[in-house]
Amino acid sequence: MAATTKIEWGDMMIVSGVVVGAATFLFRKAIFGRGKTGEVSAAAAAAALRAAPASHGVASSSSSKSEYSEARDFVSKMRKAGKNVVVFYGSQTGTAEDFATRLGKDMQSAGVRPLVLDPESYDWQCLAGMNENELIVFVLATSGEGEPTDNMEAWFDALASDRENIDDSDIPEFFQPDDKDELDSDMPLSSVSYAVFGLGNNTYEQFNHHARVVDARMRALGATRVGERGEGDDDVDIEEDFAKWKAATLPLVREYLGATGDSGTDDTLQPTWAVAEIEVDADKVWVRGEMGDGSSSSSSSGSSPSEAGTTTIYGTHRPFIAPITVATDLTPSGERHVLHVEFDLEGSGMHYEAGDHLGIYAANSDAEVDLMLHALGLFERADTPICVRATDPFAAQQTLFPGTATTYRAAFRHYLDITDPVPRAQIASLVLPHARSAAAREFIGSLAADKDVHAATVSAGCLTPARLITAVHQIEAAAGVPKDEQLAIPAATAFELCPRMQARLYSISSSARVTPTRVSITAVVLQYNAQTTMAGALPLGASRLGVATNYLLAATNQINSGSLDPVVVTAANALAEAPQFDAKNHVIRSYVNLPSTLPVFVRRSTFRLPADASTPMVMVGPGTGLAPMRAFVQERALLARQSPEKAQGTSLLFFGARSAATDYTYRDELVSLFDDIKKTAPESRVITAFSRDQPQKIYVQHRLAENADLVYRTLLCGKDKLNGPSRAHIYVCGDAKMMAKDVSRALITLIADREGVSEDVAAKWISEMRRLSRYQEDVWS
Ligand SMILES: Cc1cc2nc3c(=O)[nH]c(=O)nc-3n(C[C@H](O)[C@H](O)[C@H](O)COP(=O)(O)O)c2cc1C
Repeated sequence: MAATTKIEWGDMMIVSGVVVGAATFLFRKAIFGRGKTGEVSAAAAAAALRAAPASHGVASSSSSKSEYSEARDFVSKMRKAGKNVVVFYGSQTGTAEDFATRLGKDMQSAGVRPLVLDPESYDWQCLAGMNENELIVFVLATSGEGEPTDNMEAWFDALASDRENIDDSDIPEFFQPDDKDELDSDMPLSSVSYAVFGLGNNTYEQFNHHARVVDARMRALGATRVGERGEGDDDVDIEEDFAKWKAATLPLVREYLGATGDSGTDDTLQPTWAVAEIEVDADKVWVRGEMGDGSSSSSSSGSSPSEAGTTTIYGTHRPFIAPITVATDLTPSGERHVLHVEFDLEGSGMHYEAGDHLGIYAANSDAEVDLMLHALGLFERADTPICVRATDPFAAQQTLFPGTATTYRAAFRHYLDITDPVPRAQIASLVLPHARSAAAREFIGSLAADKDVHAATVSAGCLTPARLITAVHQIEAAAGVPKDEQLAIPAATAFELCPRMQARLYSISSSARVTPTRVSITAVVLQYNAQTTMAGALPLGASRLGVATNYLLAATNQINSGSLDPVVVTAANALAEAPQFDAKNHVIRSYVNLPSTLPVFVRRSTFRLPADASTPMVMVGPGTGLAPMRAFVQERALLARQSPEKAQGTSLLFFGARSAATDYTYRDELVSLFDDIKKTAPESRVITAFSRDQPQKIYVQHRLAENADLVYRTLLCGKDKLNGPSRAHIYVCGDAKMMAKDVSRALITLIADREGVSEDVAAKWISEMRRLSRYQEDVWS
């Protein structure tokens, strides 16, 4: 799977190069959901049960009845809850989940009764039980290289069986509903209606592939689509794509379901969360970002026996608290910081392979947290224990935080991402209704009404929820609005404005063969500069900092200097003296207390070294795209040292950065590793492209072209001509938008030239290499 990133947008995407893709933290299930739902929903569930029509029965025609589990029957659940729409989201890094939740609220306002669910907790076999007066909606992000998200994998595999060659004659075995005639063997979903919105990014080869395939297969299985398939593109404006699709689709859904009554917006102020300040024993209040008891994990990466004899399984839902053993700034004099951070996995039982990703849970900076607390008027009550519950007893997510209780401070520090600019739709539905002064209504109203104003002010200005609220307060103060009449956002609304904190994924840059219990990542520290004329007036200045990478930078400074930066910027003084940046380091030094450990987990990937070391490799990894290549090279060098008599395939590494003097990460180590590799594969080498070391820009794709003979020879694998796909492997890691495409084009030109064929023929050769997983990308945009 490709790497990627996401987003914090910030960090994510960036990441480190690595980022990756994705994975994510599907908190719900293992952590938050357990045991909580019953408490809140029991009464309502019982009432709904009494009122509900006969539940969806099961007499499987082809699937065994014994496979059926009532708890995983979404049709039955939907009916018991008195709903007529079920919205499933396929989400890797939280965006689709967020969109699905918002869609649920909008549908409620439109007079239909939706239930938003995670497909991972429900059985696709129940699909055929949906009736004509019901609707299923898919909100599906594409992940990896055109892959489904982890939580849709079972559904996708069942519906689309062979991903590469979907065969319409391949009919999955659905449960036979009790209340229907025998399912049509060719069109088992003929009574099912659905709508679909896909989330993707056009810089990936397989744009919105997940949603497209699910759409095509639903239709092939007899289902009827309501409205058009929506396709969001987060390289352009996915929020606007979503808004347009909703505007076109919701009226059709209303009509289809025969919704009567108002399609007004009475529900806009209906909060999703209920927040209660409570009295509770201190040991029940989770303030350090605790993540659950680890009794289950759907994607485990290791386990270790505890003293009590039970086994702790570590994974996305229960990360291992790993000591940071090494943290180094690899480019101390560069314009950007590239960090090398090592974690000790000893005792965790976790294993990893070169090419895997490491998920990390970081925390927001105290400056951002303080600003949020001030903006909400909660600064004085920051450490009050609170309990948070869903107001809808049937909501898939019944609580936002694990454990019995947390505090406002811990919620904003550990469990919510408070650094994303506020989407326009959220400003309209969650912020505007709380405006009490004309000045606030005018300013917020213009952001909600005009997408260009929103883009220029909120997106370009990096207006996070706290910055937006603070900016409104500043405008109100300037207009003479007294403090007690200014915008006041309730905590429950703020919790809805902020997506849940996601794990950031980084390509692992070490080899488990070399350091089995130590794992390293290589990450560039992220900063987004606001592009707005309002910049000077913005609280905390005009930049937004990547959550995880700035946390890692602060940890690196702490480990190496023994203390955090002495300048602690709090929201209070930031407001008085903004902006407060350390200009040299581009960082708000605002972490009050950093532990020397971080919660981590390993996420498996398909970006893998060939099993046979005689297979030649062409690796292209500029910037932090070097991370997985470093792991590969470490592994090949180890093999060369262990078996010097065994000839290896040539290893070519193309690395690029701005300047050799400041940005050539791991230079000495790479030279030494290639000295070892060359003893068994003499043509192996690192070829560098430093874009700013000469008047004209030179990138890795230029070096590929310059070294066409060597690259071609490596791909030939000793043959005279490339007849058919090569045995060699090509790896590309880094930027998806420009670099990965430029590299692909350079290779097509090179192949066409050397083989004497057209570029179309060469492009087909590249496609075939991709199909055979011999051309692999770990890219993000
Ligand atoms: C690692 C990674 C791989 C991705 N691969 C694709 C892809 O192959 N095709 C595509 O259209 N979008 C791709 N995307 C873009 C995502 O679909 C898009 O960012 C989406 O909004 C993510 O939704 P989520 O946060 O719910 O996972 C990828 C994103 C990441 C981070």
